[in-house]
Amino acid sequence: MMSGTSLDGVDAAWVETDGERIGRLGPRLTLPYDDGLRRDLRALLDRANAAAAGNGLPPDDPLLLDCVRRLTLRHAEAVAAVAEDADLIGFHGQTILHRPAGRGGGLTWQVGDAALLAELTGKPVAHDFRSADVAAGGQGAPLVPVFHAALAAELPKPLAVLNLGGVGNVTWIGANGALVAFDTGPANGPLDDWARRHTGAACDWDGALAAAGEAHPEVLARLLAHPFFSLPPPKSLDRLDFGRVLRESGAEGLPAADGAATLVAFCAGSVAAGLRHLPAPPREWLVGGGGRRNAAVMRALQAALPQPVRPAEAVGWDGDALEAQAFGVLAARVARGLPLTFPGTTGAPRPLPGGSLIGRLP
Ligand SMILES: Nc1ncnc2c1ncn2[C@@H]1O[C@H](COP(=O)(O)OP(=O)(O)OP(=O)(O)O)[C@@H](O)[C@H]1O
Ligand SMILES: CC(=O)N[C@H]1[C@@H]2OC[C@@H](O2)[C@@H](O)[C@@H]1O[C@H](C)C(=O)O
Repeated sequence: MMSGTSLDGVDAAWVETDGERIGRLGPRLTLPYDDGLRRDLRALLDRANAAAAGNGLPPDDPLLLDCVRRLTLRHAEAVAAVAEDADLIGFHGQTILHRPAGRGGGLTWQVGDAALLAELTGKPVAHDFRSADVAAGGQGAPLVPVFHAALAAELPKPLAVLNLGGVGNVTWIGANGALVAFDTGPANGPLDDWARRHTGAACDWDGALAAAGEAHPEVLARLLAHPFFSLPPPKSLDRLDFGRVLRESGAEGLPAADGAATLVAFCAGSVAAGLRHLPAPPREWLVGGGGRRNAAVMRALQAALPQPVRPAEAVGWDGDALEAQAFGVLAARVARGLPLTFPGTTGAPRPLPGGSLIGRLP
């Protein structure tokens, strides 16, 4: 199960795996958070970021404790809905702060009460997938590449698998199985915030608002001039990392449709900026995550990239399930002590196991 940066809910999926190979893919669902939990998680994210700047977010903070409990209960509902017969649960939790080495620290913080989830479900729970990597000097993200590689075992290479969530990330898989991965930039996050502010909707549904406007070239150029894009991988982002440049870019003053079009072009442009960091051009880009449902984003991506861009469904995958499925496979890898991260994915010094396990496998 994964609770992503867009704070929309918990994604859960059932997967048959030994952590290396993927067998049957079972049911999946997204259990949305209610507006109250979404608002409180957002406030927690803001407070964790302020705390990182020195204002303190104590571990017994009442909002923190309350959010952790509500989030964990929602995850238990997701287990009851899709994983009643599962042997093992992978529980990512919600990232509220991400400051890996080179980006202001050596800290990544996912909230969720794994012990409570184990108690509620009666199942072993793998959790805390990122800390060991960050402690070893890695980025702690992205973690999905090892799963992408297993899923794409039979597909022609080199291949790029792109996730467009609140933040974007890409996995490049070479012909010999080599992996290069990194966060590409903000994806739907800024667009969601813009849509919420200008239309009251949770996102720009199907890209309708963006399609009615035009990208502002100077604002776009200022956004894409952010030094993150020229940084070589490994690299990863916190959802709020681009807050300042977004405020200072002049985007704020744009009309609603032009602002949305500019943020769509920014999402596509940040992926295209990642192309130069790949060892070789991929044969194609397979896109998962909610951003593939935004027609304006998919058009802009295809315009920005020289290779074909197709939704994950083009090769029979479920683009909404990939992250949750990944944490099922990663959970099995935690249980078996297999590496989760690699020099090419997070900058780990060597293939590195990670995660913690509560309980025992049957
Ligand atoms: N029909 C749609 N039209 C436009 N955008 C959509 C649509 N459906 C989903 N989205 C976008 O996808 C986002 C959710 O994507 P997803 O669930 O992949 O993100 P996440 O997993 O929370 O984030 P991350 O991968 O960064 O952790 C929504 O916030 C919205 O921006
Ligand atoms: C710190 C954190 O939670 N990062 C997320 C976020 O959401 C997308 C992108 O940024 C990705 O790198 C990562 O999640 C996916 C599941 C990953 O680790 O592969």
